[in-house]
Amino acid sequence: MDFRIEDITEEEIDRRLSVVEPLTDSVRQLVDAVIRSEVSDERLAAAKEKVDAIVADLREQQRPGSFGTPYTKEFIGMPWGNAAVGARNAVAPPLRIQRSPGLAECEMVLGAAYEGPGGCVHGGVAALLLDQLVGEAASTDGLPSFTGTLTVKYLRPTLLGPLSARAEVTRREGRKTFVHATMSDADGVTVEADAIMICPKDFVLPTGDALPPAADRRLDR
Ligand SMILES: CCCCCCCCCCCCCC(=O)SCCNC(=O)CCNC(=O)[C@H](O)C(C)(C)COP(=O)(O)OP(=O)(O)OC[C@H]1O[C@@H](n2cnc3c(N)ncnc32)[C@H](O)[C@@H]1OP(=O)(O)O
Repeated sequence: MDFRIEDITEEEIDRRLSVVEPLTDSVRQLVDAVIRSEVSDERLAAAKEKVDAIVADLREQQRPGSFGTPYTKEFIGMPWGNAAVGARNAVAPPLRIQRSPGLAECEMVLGAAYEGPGGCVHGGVAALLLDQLVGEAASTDGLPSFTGTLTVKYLRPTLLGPLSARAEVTRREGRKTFVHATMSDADGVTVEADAIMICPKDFVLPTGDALPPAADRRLDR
C-alpha cells in the first residue's frame, strides 16, 4: 500500500487542487461528450487526434504506477487517484463527502458515464460509491478500516440523475466496525448496503510512522 508522506502546506494543497480539479472536470465533460456525441464520424476521428495529442503531452512527465495516497505530516490525506473520490480521477463522480463521527454523507449527480441498465445507475457503480462511504464512515472516529464484507441489496432501479447517499456506523466490536449505507433518489432509498469494516491487525504506516490520534487524522479535504 502507498501511504507516503508528502510534507506540503494546506495552501499548497489548495493551489494544486485549483489546477487539477478543473482539468479533471473537463475530462469528465469529455467522457460525457464522447458517450452522447452525435457528430459525424469524421469529427469523431478528428477529436481522437486532438485527445491523443493531449495524452502525449501529459505523458511527458508521469509518475510510475498509481497515484497512491500521500499524507502531510499533519495527516491530511490526498487520495487524488481514488476511483470513487479522487480529485485527479475523472472516472470518480464529483462527490463532496461530508463527514462527522461515524457518519459520511454526500449528494451527487450521476450522468451517462455511470449507466448500467438503460437510464439507470450501474450496480457496480452504486456498490463502489457505497463502499467508499462505509469506509469513510468507519474511519472517521477510529483506526483506518478496510472493507471485509460488503453486502449490497438493490431495492429498485436507481435512475441516473440527482442522488444522495449516507453511511452510518451501527456498532463497533474490537477491530470490526459495522456500517449501514443507503443510496436514495427523490422517492426514497433505492440501494442499501451493510458492511463489516476491519482495522487490520497491528496497523502501521508503511512509512514506519506511528498513526497519530484519530482526531488528528483527515482522510482528505
Ligand atoms: C492511514 C490510512 C488511512 C486509511 C483511511 C481509509 C479510509 C478511506 C475510505 C476508503 C474506502 C474504500 C474501502 C476499500 O475499498 S478497502 C479495499 C477492499 N478491501 C480489502 O482489500 C481488504 C482485504 N482484506 C484484508 O486486508 C484483510 O483480510 C482484513 C483487513 C479484512 C482482515 O484481516 P485481519 O488479519 O486483520 O483479520 P483477522 O483474521 O485478524 O480477523 C479479525 C476479525 O475480523 C473478522 N474478519 C476477517 N476478515 C473478514 C471479512 N473479510 N469479512 C468479515 N469479517 C472478517 C474475523 O472473523 C475476526 O472477527 P472476530 O473473530 O474477532 O470476531
